[in-house]
Amino acid sequence: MVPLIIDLAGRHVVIFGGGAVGLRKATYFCREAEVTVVSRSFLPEFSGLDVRCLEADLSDMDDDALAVLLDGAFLVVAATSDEETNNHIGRTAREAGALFNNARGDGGDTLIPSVVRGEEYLIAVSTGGASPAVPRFLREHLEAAYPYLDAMIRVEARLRDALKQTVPDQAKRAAVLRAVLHDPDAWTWLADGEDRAYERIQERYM
Ligand SMILES: C[C@@]1(CC(=O)O)c2cc3[nH]c(cc4nc(cc5[nH]c(cc(n2)[C@H]1CCC(=O)O)[C@@](C)(CC(=O)O)[C@@H]5CCC(=O)O)C(CC(=O)O)=C4CCC(=O)O)c(CCC(=O)O)c3CC(=O)O
Ligand SMILES: NC(=O)C1=CN([C@@H]2O[C@H](COP(=O)(O)OP(=O)(O)OC[C@H]3O[C@@H](n4cnc5c(N)ncnc54)[C@H](O)[C@@H]3O)[C@@H](O)[C@H]2O)C=CC1
Repeated sequence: MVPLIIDLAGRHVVIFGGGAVGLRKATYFCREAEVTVVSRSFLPEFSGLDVRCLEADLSDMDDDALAVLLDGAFLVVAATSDEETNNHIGRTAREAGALFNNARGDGGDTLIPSVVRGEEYLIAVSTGGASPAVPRFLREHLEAAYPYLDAMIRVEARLRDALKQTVPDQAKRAAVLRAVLHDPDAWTWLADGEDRAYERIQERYM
């Protein structure tokens, strides 16, 4: 498997299962995709999400009815508590040409990672399904370890532009940018605001 960052704007994602896992997957996708959730029951939190909820019992549904639900789907997620039902959804999704993620059962062709996201960056962590507690642990660790990562990225971008004007040697520019990242003072200065930190970094490195 290889990581991809996909724009889901205008794409249709169909999720099966209205429990805690279906809710997490729906929350993950509904920030940009058009999400439909199909389930025989829904946690109350679904009413606060921008998703379409369709009440249906898959045990009463034939293959044609299931295929209609998947028509036009870009990605299908199976998150019911029944493994056989999830695998059946997966086979139908493949026939429909949609990507498939299985929360429990035979592996689909996509996995959903833990995501650490700022305004300027995105980090996705996966163990390929071996131990999902580990991506969550790493996400929490990274969130706590780098509260000023967005500010640092913006300061580094400004510095990079300034260095391009003043330092012709690329290796020297790279060394300065790396030194700032490794300078504990630079991270401390960011707590007092981005502009002030940039001034202090300029004083030390330019
Ligand atoms: C294969 C995968 C399929 C998929 O869903 O895509 C999958 C499968 C399963 N997870 C299970 C359990 C747990 N999952 C989590 C957490 C997360 N699981 C996520 C992804 C994935 N989980 C995919 C690959 C992950 C990878 O790449 O390594 C995350 C990253 C993203 C998300 O789901 O949003 C999200 C963290 C989000 C965050 O907080 O950052 C925790 C931890 C916790 O909740 O504290 C536990 C309890 C501990 C444990 O059991 O390990 C079980 C039931 C096992 C059982 O019944 O015993 C199965 C099914 C099975 O293994 O059969
Ligand atoms: N991938 C992941 O991140 C994780 C996966 N899991 C696994 O995912 C599965 C779902 O977990 P939860 O959401 O906690 O379970 P849950 O039992 O709370 O929710 C399951 C949902 O599926 C629906 N459902 C079940 N059979 C159905 C059918 N025939 N037709 C229509 N809807 C049906 C139920 O109504 C319910 O809304 C479990 O099997 C669990 O082991 C658990 C933790 C994390």
